[in-house]
Amino acid sequence: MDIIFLGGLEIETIIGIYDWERTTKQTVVLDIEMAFDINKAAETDDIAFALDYKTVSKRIISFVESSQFFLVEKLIVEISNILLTEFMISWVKITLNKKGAIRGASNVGIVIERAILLPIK
Ligand SMILES: Nc1nc2c(c(=O)[nH]1)N=C([C@H](O)[C@@H](O)CO)CN2
Repeated sequence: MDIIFLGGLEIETIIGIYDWERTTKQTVVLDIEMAFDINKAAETDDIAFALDYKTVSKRIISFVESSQFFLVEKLIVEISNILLTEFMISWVKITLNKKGAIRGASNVGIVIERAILLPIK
């Protein structure tokens, strides 16, 4: 399995359950790993057959910047749904770091893995 990754993607968004978090944007940092067969892109040297990580990053930045969720659980699952349904990705691993959410902790967040389930024939 080939993996295309996008690491340390910092995005400002409204996220959180407390009153001040509903009006003050905070930074979330995403690390994303996406399973994608790179062979056709390698054979052809043509971006048309590649998973264009620029396109992926623009879609995710746009979505997260305009979102206003309460929980990081909701945000990370919505991101995984976009990746699995809009791009030819069969598996994704996402780490969402809500830096600074906990005093004394440098990192806090969630890691999920999601896959497209194929029917057994
Ligand atoms: N499991 C979660 N716990 C907490 C969340 C969350 O999104 N998922 N959020 C908060 C607050 O918004 C926090 O980030 C502020 O410090 C608390 N716990």
